[in-house]
Amino acid sequence: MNLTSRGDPARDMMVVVDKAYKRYTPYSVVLRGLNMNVPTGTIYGLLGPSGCGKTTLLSCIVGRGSLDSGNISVNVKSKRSIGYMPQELALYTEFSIRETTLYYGRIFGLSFEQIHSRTKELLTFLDLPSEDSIVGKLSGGQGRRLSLMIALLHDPKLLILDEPTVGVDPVLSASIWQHLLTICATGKKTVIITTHYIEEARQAHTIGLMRGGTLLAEESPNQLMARYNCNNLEQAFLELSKKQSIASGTQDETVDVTESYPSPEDKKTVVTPLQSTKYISKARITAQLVKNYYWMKRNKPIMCFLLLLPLVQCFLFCTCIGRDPRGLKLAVVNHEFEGGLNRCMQYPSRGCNLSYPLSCRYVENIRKKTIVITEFPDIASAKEAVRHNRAWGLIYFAQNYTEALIERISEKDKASKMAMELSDVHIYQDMSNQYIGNLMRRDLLMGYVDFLQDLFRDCGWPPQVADIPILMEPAIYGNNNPSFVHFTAPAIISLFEFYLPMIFTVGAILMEKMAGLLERSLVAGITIPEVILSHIVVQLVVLVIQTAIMMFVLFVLFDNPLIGSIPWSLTLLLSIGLAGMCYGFMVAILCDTDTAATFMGLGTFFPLAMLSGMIWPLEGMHWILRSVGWALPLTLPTEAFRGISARNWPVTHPTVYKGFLSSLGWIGFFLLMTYSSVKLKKGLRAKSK
Ligand SMILES: Nc1ncnc2c1ncn2[C@@H]1O[C@H](COP(=O)(O)OP(=O)(O)OP(=O)(O)O)[C@@H](O)[C@H]1O
Repeated sequence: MNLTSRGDPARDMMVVVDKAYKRYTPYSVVLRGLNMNVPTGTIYGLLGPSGCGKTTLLSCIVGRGSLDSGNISVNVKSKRSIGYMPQELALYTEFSIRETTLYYGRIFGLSFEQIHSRTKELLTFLDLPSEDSIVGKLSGGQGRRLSLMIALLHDPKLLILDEPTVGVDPVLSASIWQHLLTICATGKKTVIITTHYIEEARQAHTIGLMRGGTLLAEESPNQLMARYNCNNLEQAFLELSKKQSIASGTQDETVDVTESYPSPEDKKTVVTPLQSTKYISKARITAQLVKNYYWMKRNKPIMCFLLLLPLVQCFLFCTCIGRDPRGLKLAVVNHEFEGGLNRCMQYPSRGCNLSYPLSCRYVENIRKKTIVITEFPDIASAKEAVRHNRAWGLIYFAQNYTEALIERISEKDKASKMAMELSDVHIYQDMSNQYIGNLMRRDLLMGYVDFLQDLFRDCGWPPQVADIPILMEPAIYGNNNPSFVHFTAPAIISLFEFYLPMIFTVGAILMEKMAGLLERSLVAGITIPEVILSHIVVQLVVLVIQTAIMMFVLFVLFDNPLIGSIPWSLTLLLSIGLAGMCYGFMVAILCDTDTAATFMGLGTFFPLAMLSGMIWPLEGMHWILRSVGWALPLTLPTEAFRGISARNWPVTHPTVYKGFLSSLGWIGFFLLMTYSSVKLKKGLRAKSK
């Protein structure tokens, strides 16, 4: 494609920007009908005050940002012909120089030999230390030079440099300019450079002075200075700015120009060149995978944390939650005989001697059941102990308890009213803790049934008469003494499976986004599907290890029930992990700071955990919440996992396949949201620089 300038049709143009409009919000218009012509084979110095939109314009030229209206033409065929040095360092600080050049070199499509020879050449030219040096340990100036080296690595036709000389000493700065002049001298290379050091831009062939979203002037430095009769560019820029302010009748360049902004029907066809290539390249995917491998290799503490976290969490869960509480204190007030419970030792605990106090036998029976007995002389002092948290309840036996109980058993409906009353055991509980209260009640009731059955058996009476006439047959699924851990284990593994990859994904992508690494890779030619795919591959490896650790702790070490298909269990868990990962992509794209991402992650964690029936069954929720809860990412998959693990349901069972469908649906939804957010945000440049 041969471009010609609007003003000078005879000249070949590398970049032509025609009436470019762009704003981030209706009140922050950055480009206001900007025109720009960059002749091929020249250096174009783009100057302007901070925040005037230079970086925005460059990102549109390299195809990362899109215009609202206008046209940009770039005379190159692919992104490989562009070398881009962003304003921020945008380099992996954990990598060595060799690893950095290898990564970008492979993205640019260079062979290993080309990368090696070019690296050697540029290291010498830019006066950088050895290839083994770690980027994070370089000085600020060395870092900037390495960033420039990456932009020069593939010898591009068009070099776009956003403030390359910041933090570089004057000698090196001069040699960089000299190098740029040399490469442009052949007439084949073009450089667009922004700088705050206006005077150094004197060496450029053309200067574009940007202010208020337009170019105030676009000509050679000498013409510019001659026109305003100045001997330096700074003065010329000041003169121009004054002129523009007078012309627009205001000094305020943030003036609201929403009225003059093109309305949707006025907008011209927007041509944004060099949009990301749609296909997936094996070489670029490999470069990304190798890059991720290097990252993991260099961040061993983070990797250890990611592998130890599920281990510790599952271990803590199994050891801290769901076990029956032990050593619960119960106050006993026994008015059956003088001298207290110590006297119980005198009586045998078995046999059918009905002259021995039966309260002793019952108390002995419940003593075995995780309950610690403390004796009190009267109800008032026992209640006081409960009030002062020294006991979870009190149990009271009246005087003549044994005689009354025997009369109640032997006389049945003929037993006196007094016998009926005295044979009642009175229990007062602290029910402020529902779980402990219910457990103690269960043990007191079951202990009573056991005690009575033993007595009946010893006396040769049918023990069934003493039992509640309900027979608990073997449970169809699970056992008749269900554990809270068995109920929550599938939910816990699903929750970890969803959130661990989410945390890792948000961390990795957001770090790359905030440091400008993602943007740089995208400009270099990496596509969003490649970023997602390579991340998924790496993350799946981590996830498989994390899942194996969690399965081992939950189902082997702590023997939670897993009677169904292990391959289907793993597939379901990985699909939940994939949904978590895709949620991570969405959060990382939507949030510009790690604080925002933390709030978003934490903000969804508790509602998800509560509304998904993990802490409490869905059946116990308000009907409005229940009608929403089923649709959340963890509800149906958790039920499906419970179906497979505890009930051995096949994948054709509706509960199980609905879990798979839910995960797949959420994966699709999160990916769609990620894609739409990328489109809506018009790029992946983090707002806060
Ligand atoms: N992603 C974004 N979302 C919203 N506003 C943005 C975004 N990126 C930049 N801006 C705003 O657009 C304006 C132009 O920013 P830009 O970075 O293009 O300026 P600049 O001329 O490169 O500044 P500097 O010389 O300081 O780098 C600024 O007001 C900035 O706050």
